[in-house]
Amino acid sequence: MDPTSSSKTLLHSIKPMPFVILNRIFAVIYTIALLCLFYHHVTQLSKSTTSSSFLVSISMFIADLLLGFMWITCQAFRLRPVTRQVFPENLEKIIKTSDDGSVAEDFPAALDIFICTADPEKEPPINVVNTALSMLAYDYPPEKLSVYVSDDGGSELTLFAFMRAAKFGAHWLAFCRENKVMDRCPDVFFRSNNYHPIKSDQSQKIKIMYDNMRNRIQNATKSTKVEEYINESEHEAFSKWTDDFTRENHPAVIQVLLESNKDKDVTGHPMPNLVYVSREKRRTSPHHFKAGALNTLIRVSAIMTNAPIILTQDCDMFSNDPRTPYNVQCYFMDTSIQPTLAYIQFPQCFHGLNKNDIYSSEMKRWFIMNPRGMDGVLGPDNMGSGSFFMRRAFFGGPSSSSFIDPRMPQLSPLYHNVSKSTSIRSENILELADIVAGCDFEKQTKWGSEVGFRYGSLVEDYFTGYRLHSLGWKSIFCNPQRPAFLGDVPNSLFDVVNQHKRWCVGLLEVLFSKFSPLTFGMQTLGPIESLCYASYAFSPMWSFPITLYSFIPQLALLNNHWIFPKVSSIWFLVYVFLFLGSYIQDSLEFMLAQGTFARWWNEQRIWSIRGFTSYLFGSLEYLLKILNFSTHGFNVTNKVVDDEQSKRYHQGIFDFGPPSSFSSFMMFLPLATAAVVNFVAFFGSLMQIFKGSLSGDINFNVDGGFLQLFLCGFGVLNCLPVYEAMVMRNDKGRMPLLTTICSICLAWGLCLAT
Ligand SMILES: O=c1ccn([C@@H]2O[C@H](COP(=O)(O)OP(=O)(O)O[C@H]3O[C@H](CO)[C@@H](O)[C@H](O)[C@H]3O)[C@@H](O)[C@H]2O)c(=O)[nH]1
Ligand SMILES: [Mn+2]
Repeated sequence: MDPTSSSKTLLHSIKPMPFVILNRIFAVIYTIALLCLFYHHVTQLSKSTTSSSFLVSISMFIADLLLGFMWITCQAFRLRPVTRQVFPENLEKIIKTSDDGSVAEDFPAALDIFICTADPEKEPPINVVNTALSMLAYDYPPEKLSVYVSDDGGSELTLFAFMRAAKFGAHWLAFCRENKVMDRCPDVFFRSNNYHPIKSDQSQKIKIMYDNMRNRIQNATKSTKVEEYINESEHEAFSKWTDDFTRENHPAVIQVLLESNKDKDVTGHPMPNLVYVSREKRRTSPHHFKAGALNTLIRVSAIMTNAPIILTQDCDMFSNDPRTPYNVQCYFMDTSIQPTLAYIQFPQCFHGLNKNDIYSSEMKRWFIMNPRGMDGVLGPDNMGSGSFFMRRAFFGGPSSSSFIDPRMPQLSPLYHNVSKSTSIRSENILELADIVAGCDFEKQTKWGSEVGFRYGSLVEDYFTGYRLHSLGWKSIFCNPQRPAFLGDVPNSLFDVVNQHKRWCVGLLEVLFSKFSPLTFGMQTLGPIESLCYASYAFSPMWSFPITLYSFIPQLALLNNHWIFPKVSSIWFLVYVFLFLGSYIQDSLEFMLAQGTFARWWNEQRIWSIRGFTSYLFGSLEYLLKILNFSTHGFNVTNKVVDDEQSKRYHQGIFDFGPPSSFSSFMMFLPLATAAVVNFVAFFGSLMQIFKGSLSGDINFNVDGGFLQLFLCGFGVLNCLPVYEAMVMRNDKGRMPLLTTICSICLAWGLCLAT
């Protein structure tokens, strides 16, 4: 089935993005300007007379070298960006025209969906349930659909919530099918305007049922005592929760909540499988966070259903389009790409962003623009959520000679004969599932190193995608108009920077491993794709140039020391071109990708804030870890919405997080100090100019100091929300008072010391 053979049966198309030629020309000119800049730096260095001016020159040279290096890695995304489209309406035709009856029977392929949750406090069970319901209700043959929930929190509450969800699901699935509901996440549906037009008795009833379920789950969550909420027959399911059961130490719990062959919805239609899995945990065995959880699900699902396609999903990422699994068949059914296709990646999209996206949570560059760039090469990196994997890709390279046999035949992706007549509730299946969910199962095996999700990095998604590409697998980026999935965004800057800090640690783990993108990547992926991966892996390095550029020119300015070329010098133009060139190109690209100017502005602001927070502390944390001073874990992002916090978020007011915690004090100290230094340097110099022009005795040389003054002004503009949070606010989200005081002292010290 060649998708290009005839337009009638075209399943998907690929198109290069416009402006690629312009980008390339611009890249050449920019490179020349960079070389000029480096030449200028070298001459400046040789001219420096004092040790302090040498120190300043060399620091700025290093900053620019790093910026130049990062700029080069980023160009890789601009060389071959593509967009794609699918034509699911042609799938039927292809199935009908195929002579081989087996295609029709195998179509669409069975799908196992993995939803991970890890902490009932940070990830409220009712939200996880909503995510699962939105996928149980997919427009997909229910006998081919299975949802596996991994609960790393080992929480009775989560199991309880899913038992309720299974009951409610019998109504919800039928309701969605009959009313062709688009928003199949119940919570979204009942909030949306689409709910109101279906003002039938039926819709009122289902709303009441949903509210009942939600209230029961939320009450149970509040009381943390599940026993009071369950009936006799349900006690059995909770029997593993004995007194010594803790989150870090407990046996595997596997509960089949819905079984496709047996359980029917209220209209008698079969329902998908729904399985709750909490893998065994012991303090003596490393559990490898989410990657470990996913590998357990790969095995448990192999025993039960062994679908050839796997969808991995974070617990807050609900489905926004019931046709998604059907639509991706356009790629899976294309035999010209399928043999090397490891995964299809959907972008992470979010709901509830505030108007100008103050924390740049949309992450347009990471989640939409960059993946398009990689899609034209070997394919996008993996983003953890919204990825449809071929199960086979977890077992060695695409060629049959590089297939890694998991030894236990039931775990093999080639073993599709999971008997349809054996119940997944049968004793021998559950026993086997218990074994493969055990914490010792992976010992002395290739799980985590060559099989399944790869261990060794806190960004297991990025690392696994990267390793798959290096084995010869490809991936595809699928970005439909209507987002396929929508997730939550953190509502405070503290949560945002902490999330990035975790990513930063994970990226450094890859960068300094034997799989570093610049060495291993270059050999296995070729230059463009490996530069893309390198661009992420090196991103913590932004911290250096951002810090140097936020302190040195400012402190020098306060000392009337000019470090950039004069306005009247030809080198001035080089600086202006390099600065404006990259900022303007960046903003244009952002706006062409359906962004607004205000959102772009916030993006560049958050980028520089990350330089003082996530990147800085992430690098420190990584350093402490390799020196064996600390062990860090996967700090799950908080998904609970605090009303006050959410109100501030929607008003566009920065929230600096828990006011009295040591970690928020430390986290924002460098940022606050930089803000004060820029403020003092900018307004101090303006005062000098003002006084000078009054007295006629001009000692501030605008010709020499213009670029520094401009940089301070830019810094001040970017720091406006920081000043506001330091001195003008009284709410809980303000800058911690201690941080404000200490940052002023530190800034003062810095000014005195230079
Ligand atoms: O030990 C753990 C830790 C986390 N999770 C789950 O992993 C998912 C992602 O965690 P979250 O705290 O939401 O992290 P984010 O930073 O928002 O996640 C991004 O970054 C992660 C890598 O750091 C990827 O795994 C995610 O897919 C990607 O969305 C959630 O469903 C968690 O429940 C586990 O199952 N086990
Ligand atoms: Mn998340």
